[in-house]
Amino acid sequence: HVQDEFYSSIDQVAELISMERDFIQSLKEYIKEEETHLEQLKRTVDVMDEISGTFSEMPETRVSNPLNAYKLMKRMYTDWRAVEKLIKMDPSHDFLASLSLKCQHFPSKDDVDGAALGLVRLQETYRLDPQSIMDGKISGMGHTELLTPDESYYLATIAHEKQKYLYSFLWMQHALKELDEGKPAVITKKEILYFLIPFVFQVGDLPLAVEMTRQLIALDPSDQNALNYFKYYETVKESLRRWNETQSATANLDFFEGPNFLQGKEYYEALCRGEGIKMTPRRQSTLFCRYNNGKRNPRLIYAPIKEEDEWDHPPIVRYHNFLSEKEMETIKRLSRPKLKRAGVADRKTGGWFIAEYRVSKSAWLMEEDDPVVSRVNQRIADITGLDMQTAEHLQVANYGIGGHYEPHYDFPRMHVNDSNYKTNGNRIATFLNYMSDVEFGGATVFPDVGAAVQPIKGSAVFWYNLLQNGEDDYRTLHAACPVLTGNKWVSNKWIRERGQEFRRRCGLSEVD
Ligand SMILES: O=C(O)CCC(=O)C(=O)O
Ligand SMILES: [Fe+2]
Repeated sequence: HVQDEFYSSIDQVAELISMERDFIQSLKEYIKEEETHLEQLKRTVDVMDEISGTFSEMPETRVSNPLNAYKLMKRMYTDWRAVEKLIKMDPSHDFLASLSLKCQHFPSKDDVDGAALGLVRLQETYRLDPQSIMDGKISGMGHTELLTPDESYYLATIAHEKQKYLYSFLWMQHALKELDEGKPAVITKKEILYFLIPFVFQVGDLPLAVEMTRQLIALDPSDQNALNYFKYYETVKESLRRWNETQSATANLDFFEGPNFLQGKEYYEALCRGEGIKMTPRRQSTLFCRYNNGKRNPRLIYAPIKEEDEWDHPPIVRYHNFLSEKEMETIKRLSRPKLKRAGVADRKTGGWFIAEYRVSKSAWLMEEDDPVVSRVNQRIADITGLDMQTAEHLQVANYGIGGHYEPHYDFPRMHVNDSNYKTNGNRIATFLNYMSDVEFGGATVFPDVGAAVQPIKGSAVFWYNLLQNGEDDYRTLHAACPVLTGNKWVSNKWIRERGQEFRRRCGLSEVD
C-alpha cells in the first residue's frame, strides 16, 4: 500500500527524519557491497592478466605446444564464465528492489507542493519575506536550513501556480540573489530572469524590467526574445515620459491605497497575527476566573477546575489543566496509527472532500479504546453539566506544515449526510482540548467577534454553537490559524442537542 501523505501532519513529517537516516545507511551498505564486488573483479582480472602475459615466445610457438593450447582453451572456457557470473552477481539488483519498496513510503509530489503551499500560507498570514524566514528570527524556529536557489525557484513556481504572485516574486528574487552570490544550482539566471521580467513589468516597475532585460542581454547578446523585450520596454518608457510631460505634477494617484478596513480572509489573518482583537478595557473588566466544581459534583468538589473567561459575547471559557500530561500522551499514542487527512463537507451536497483550507490529520477515539477516553468524556460531562450520551466520539487532530482550518462553523449547515442530526440534533456546543503549546501561530480565532484564543497545553475551551432558542449562533465562526512553529495537537468533543433539554434550558430570546 502507498503511504498516505505526510505534509498534513507534523507528527508524521517527523517520521521522515529516521526514514532519511535509514535510507542513507542502506546506501552506504550498498556502496560497500559494490566496492567488494569491484575488488573481486579486479583480483580476477589481475590473475588472468598475469597468466596470459607471462609467455615471451611468439603466439604460434606457444600454442604449438598441445598442453599450452589445451590450457588456453580450458581457461577461456571456465574463467570467462566465472567472470560472467561474477559480473552478474551485481549487488545493485537487491538494492534497487529494496529501494523501490522504500520509495513507496517516501514523500510524493503532493507532499512537496503541500509543504511549499504551507510555507507560502505562513508568509501570507504572518507577513514574512524569504529573508526573515531564513534568518531564523522567528521564535521556536530552531536551526534553519537555508534554501538553495533551486528550492527557492520551485517554491516560487508553486506560489505562482496558486496565484500567490507576491510570494512567487519574492522567492524568485531570492533565488536570483543566491545565484548572484555564486550558490551552485541547476536553474540558470536566464530562466529566472525570463520569469521575473514580464512580472516586474506587469506590476508597473518599468525601470526594473528594463534593467533586468539588460542583464538578460548581457548573458546572451544574441537572444532575440530579450532584444524584443528591450525594444518594447524602451518604447513604453518613451511614451510614458512624453505622457508625463503633458500632465500636471499634481496628478499623483496611488492606486494601492485602499480603504483601511479588513474583511474576510484578511481579518482572519490579522487576528492570527494578534492584530485587531476587539476587546475593550471596559469589557475586559467583566471577564473573571473562578474555581468550577461542577455544581458540587463529588468528582470535582475536592479538585475543582480553574475556569477563566476568554470572551464575553458569545461566552467562551477556558479550563486550565483539564488534561494531565499522561492523558494527553495516551490520547496521542492511541490516535497516531489512525490519523487520516481531515476532510470538509460540501455546503451544497454534504459530500466529503479534501481541501487546502483544512490541513490536518484526525482520528476518532471511542470509550472502548482506552479508559482514558471515557475518563475524559466523564470529566467534560461533569464540568459542563451536559449529557455525553448523545455526543460524538473524541476527535483528535494533528496539524501539518502551515496547518490550519479556515473560518467555519461547527454546526453543519447542510444536514443531508448527517444521520446523527436526525436522532441527536445539532452540535449544541464544542469542547476543544489543546494538547500542545504552539510556539508561534496556531491560535483559535473568531473573526465574527474579533476574538483570539491561544493554545495552552492541557487547557480546554468551551462554547455554545447554538443560541438559547436553538438557532445557529453565527458569532461562533472560528478558525485554526496556520501553525508557524511547533506541533499542534487538539482534541474536540462535539456535544449534541438531545439530552440537554433540562441541562441547558432553552429560551425564546436570542441572548447567550
Ligand atoms: O484547532 C483549533 O484551534 C480549532 C479546531 C476546529 O475548529 C475544528 O476542528 O473544528
Ligand atoms: Fe471548529
